[in-house]
Order: sequence, then structure tokens, then C-alpha cells
Amino acid sequence: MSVLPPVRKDRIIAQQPLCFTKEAALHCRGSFHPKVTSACQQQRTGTVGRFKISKIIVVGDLSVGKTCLINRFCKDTFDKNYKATIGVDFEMERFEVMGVPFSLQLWDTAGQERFKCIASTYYRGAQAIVIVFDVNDVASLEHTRQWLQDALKENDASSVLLFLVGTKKDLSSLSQYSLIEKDAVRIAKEMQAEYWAVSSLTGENVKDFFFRVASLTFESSVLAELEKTNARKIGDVVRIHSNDSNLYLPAKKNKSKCCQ
Ligand SMILES: Nc1nc2c(ncn2[C@@H]2O[C@H](COP(=O)(O)OP(=O)(O)OP(=O)(O)O)[C@@H](O)[C@H]2O)c(=O)[nH]1
Ligand SMILES: [Mg+2]
Repeated sequence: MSVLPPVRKDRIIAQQPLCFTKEAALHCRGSFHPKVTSACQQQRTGTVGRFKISKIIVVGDLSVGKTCLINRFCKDTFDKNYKATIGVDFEMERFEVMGVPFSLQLWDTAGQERFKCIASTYYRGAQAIVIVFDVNDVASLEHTRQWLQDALKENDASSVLLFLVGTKKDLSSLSQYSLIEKDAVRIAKEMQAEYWAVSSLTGENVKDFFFRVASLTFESSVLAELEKTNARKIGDVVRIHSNDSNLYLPAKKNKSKCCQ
């Protein structure tokens, strides 16, 4: 018998949420992968929904707004005063995706150089990496490549999902924003990351972004689980075939210009 309270009503995901821009999205299907949908309907999601907790790490320069982003989503709060994260912090968020319970552990890491080596010891075993920059600070966007490279030292580039997130959109004029967006989309494509722009002050796109992270992480976890089950059944490794050229095919990662 479960001792956990029911999942909050505003954490229930019935449909695949839309991407921010089709130009830099992990995939643009408006629905879950058909194999995932049928696995959920038939309650064949294996460890996903029972024991599995997916780890998401959030990295990026100091003061770009990583903590505020997580706090806006998890606690619906915003603090205008900067308090540096020391080492790491984490929040748990419980979702229900197509009727299946799904938990995310959101690891908020320190951007300050002096705490970086403590923070990097928590990078391992991530299902998704969220690389954050400030849309008003070009240098923080340029540094995202280095953050990704560091995070990938501890993770498998062929299976981890990547998100590039621009914060503090409220501080940017439309014309300033559209300039940096061009570069950000280009870098996101290079990294094979999905691009988002948000404001933790106003809340713009914050919930949509985390719903997308939860949905895509759920989808890839269920696909991996099905792949394992199939491999066990026939005693060999089987790939799940899909016509989409999407993030689930490791071959795609080989094309990355980044971190080689
Ligand atoms: N206007 C505005 N300010 C923001 C936003 N997000 C964060 N800030 C401010 O930016 C500063 C830094 O935010 P944090 O979330 O603490 O930054 P961080 O990336 O966690 O920093 P470290 O923990 O040192 O790595 C704070 O003063 C926040 O109030 C936003 O969306 N809009
Ligand atoms: Mg912080």
C-alpha cells in the first residue's frame, strides 16, 4: 500500500506538452510515442512509476537564475535577493504522466567557481541536463558549452536529454531578446538540446518547461524500460524502431559538433 499522498492536481500530465520552438526541440510530435502510450494503458511501464526516480541536474554560470527557476516551479516563490547556492541542493517533484506516477529529483548546483568541484560530484546518473544562461548576458550563453562538457564527463551522452534554458526574459526588450535567441537556438541545435526561454520573476514558461522535462524524461525512461524487457525476452539487445529521427537514437548524438 502506498504511503504517499496523491499527486497534486497541477502535476498531472495527460498529453505531450508542446516544445518552445520547433527550431530547437528534442522532438516535435504532439503526442507521446505510441509504444509509450500503449505501455501506460496496459500498465507495462516496469520500474518507471514504481521505484524509479529520475535525476535532473541544473547547471550554468553563477547568478543566471538556476535556484529561482526551480523555486518558481516547486514552491511558486521568487526571491529578488541573490543567495549563492553552496555546493548543491535538491527538490523532489511528483508527477502523474498518462496515469503513471513519475518522480523527478531536481538537482540545483552552484555556479560559483569555488563550489564547482563539490557540485560536479553530483552530476553522475542524470537522465536530463538543464544548462541555464541569462538572456541578458552573452558570456553566460557562451559558457554553456563548457557546462555541458563538464556534465557529460559524468553521464552517457547517448542517453541523457539536454535542455538549454535562457532565464530573466522579463529584463530583456523584444529586440534584445530576439538577437540572443538566434545564437541560443544555434547553440542548442549544436548541442542537440531543446531550447526554452523563461522568466522566474513573472513565471512565464516555467511550468510549461518543467512539464516538458517531465514528459520527455518519462517517455525516454519507458522506452528504455521496454527495450530492456524486449532484450530479456529474446536474449539479445533489440532497438525500438521508430521512423522519427529523434533523441532516442544514439546515432544522432554522434553528429554533435559539441564536446568532441
Ligand atoms: N528579473 C529577474 N531576476 C531573476 C530571474 N531569475 C533570477 N533572478 C535574479 O538573479 C539573481 C540570481 O538568481 P539565482 O537563482 O540565485 O542564481 P543561481 O544561478 O542559482 O546562482 P548560483 O547559486 O550562485 O549558481 C537573484 O537576484 C534573482 O532574484 C528572473 O527570471 N528575472
Ligand atoms: Mg543557486
